Amino acid sequence: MDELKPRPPNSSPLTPLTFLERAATIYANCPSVVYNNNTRYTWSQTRTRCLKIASSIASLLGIHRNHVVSVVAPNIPAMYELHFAVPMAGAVLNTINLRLDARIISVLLLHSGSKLVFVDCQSQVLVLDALPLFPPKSDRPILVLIEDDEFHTPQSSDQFISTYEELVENGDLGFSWVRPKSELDPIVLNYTSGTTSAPKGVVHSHGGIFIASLDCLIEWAVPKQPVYLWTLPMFHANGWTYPWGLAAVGGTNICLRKFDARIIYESICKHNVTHFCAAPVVLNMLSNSPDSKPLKHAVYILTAGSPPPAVVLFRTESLGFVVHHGYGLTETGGLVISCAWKNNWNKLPATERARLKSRQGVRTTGMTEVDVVNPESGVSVKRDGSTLGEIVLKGACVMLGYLKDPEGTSKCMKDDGWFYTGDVAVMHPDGYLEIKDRSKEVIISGGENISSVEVESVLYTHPAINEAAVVARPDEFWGETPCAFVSLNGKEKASEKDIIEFCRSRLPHYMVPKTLIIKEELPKTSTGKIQKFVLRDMAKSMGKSSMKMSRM
Ligand SMILES: Nc1ncnc2c1ncn2[C@@H]1O[C@H](COP(=O)(O)OP(=O)(O)OP(=O)(O)O)[C@@H](O)[C@H]1O
Repeated sequence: MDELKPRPPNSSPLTPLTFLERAATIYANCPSVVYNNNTRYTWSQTRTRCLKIASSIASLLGIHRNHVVSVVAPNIPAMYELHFAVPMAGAVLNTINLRLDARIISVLLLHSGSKLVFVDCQSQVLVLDALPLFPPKSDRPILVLIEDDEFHTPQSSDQFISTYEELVENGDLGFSWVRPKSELDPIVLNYTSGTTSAPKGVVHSHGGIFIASLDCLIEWAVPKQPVYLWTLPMFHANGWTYPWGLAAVGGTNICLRKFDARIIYESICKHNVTHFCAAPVVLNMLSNSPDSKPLKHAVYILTAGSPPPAVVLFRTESLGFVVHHGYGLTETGGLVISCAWKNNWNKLPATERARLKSRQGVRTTGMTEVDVVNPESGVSVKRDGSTLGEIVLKGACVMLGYLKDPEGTSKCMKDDGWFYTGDVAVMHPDGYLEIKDRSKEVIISGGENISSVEVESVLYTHPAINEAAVVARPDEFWGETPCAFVSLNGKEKASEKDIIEFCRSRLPHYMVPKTLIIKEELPKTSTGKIQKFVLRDMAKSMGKSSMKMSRM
């Protein structure tokens, strides 16, 4: 056996870019990308366009292997194509959240060393405001403008060296795209949401994204040629790898510049949408919306990004959506834990099904190992559904590391072989894990750990509550006590006292929020997650707690 070594034919680096070539052969005349009323491409056209843009990036704009190329754009066709075109030019794709402000965008562009930025017409001002914030004499990236027929936004500057469509036009179809030399060559650089600290620059490899893309398809049982609605921003963790995955199955990408509940329901009918991904905040919006209507055909939703309260899952499924629940981090590319559904659970009552589904679950097929461990000893926690530990992961889709941050990388990618997620969970006797908090968010009251997720899930069952978040508030006697921030849905009236009473009848005494604040809206990150650090600061600034309720 010893003479059987890797040889070139069995060692060609895996890359998700090969999905596009295959899609162009099988699904040549089938729709690939649909946008508004005028844009409709087939897989053959998508391949041609990507190849031509890649050739322009490499040959006309002078971008070389491993240069970072950024994109500031919503879910439009160009954003989809650049997921292939940029790495086909040998470069590293860096999608930037367009809801950030000019200051943070300048920080990210500088940190990434970006050489080229594709800018959507509606983000021109944002990027043009960001560049002057670079320190003097630092290199600035070149800019390409992505125009949009439906938005006549005049080019506001001569700083753009080309438009996107000019690059397509001038590209060479004979271009031989740049294949990775190794599976570990970088393909994307994604910044984290900044929910707990400053955004970190996560780098993934071609091989990691190849595995993550296929893993995400298998886990959600995505069939061939689904009709996929782009609600989840591609700028956030590359839309959980589905830009590449949809090429693997020859799906139709329905692109949307922006959306709300009405647009989602209309798009479902108009395009016969079968699948979309959405954070729990979108499920809450869909199920609370006056536009909600029973579906005419099954629509599959994959939810992840924050804990979906059981009641939100229940309401969403009552409308006819079939929800699958997964868990992942920017650091894992796609979803790596998933609430794998068992057929015999279908016999259970709907509320019980929702409760089971709100658990994050088990490792996906593509992951090597997943565990919940005591972060000090590294020993697995008991499978008792109550001992808290940290989720740790091993697998090929874990990132290469944080860009220019060896210390941060070593802190979470440890010598014991595990990637430490910073998420606190319990392991149930059936081997399914459930997140209780993030390590920075656990509330410790009188020596007892309180899971903010558990308190929030009770708050979500209150008929007047739209959104809820629970954080620690300093307390002289208990150390910390739970402080709840809620927004109301306007359907029913409720006072702070009513809500506290409601919790009291459903939670152990020590878990009941001692402070409850009703706010118009809860602060969110640009990826739609509730900014608990902002709420924690607010709770802190209220001073030490004594039983108090207020309205803000
Ligand atoms: N299904 C889920 N249930 C509960 N939490 C989830 C789920 N999926 C993802 N998360 C949370 O989202 C986190 C990953 O989010 P992301 O990578 O977007 O950045 P972030 O962690 O929010 O930002 P930052 O790392 O900058 O603070 C996970 O660590 C976890 O806390």
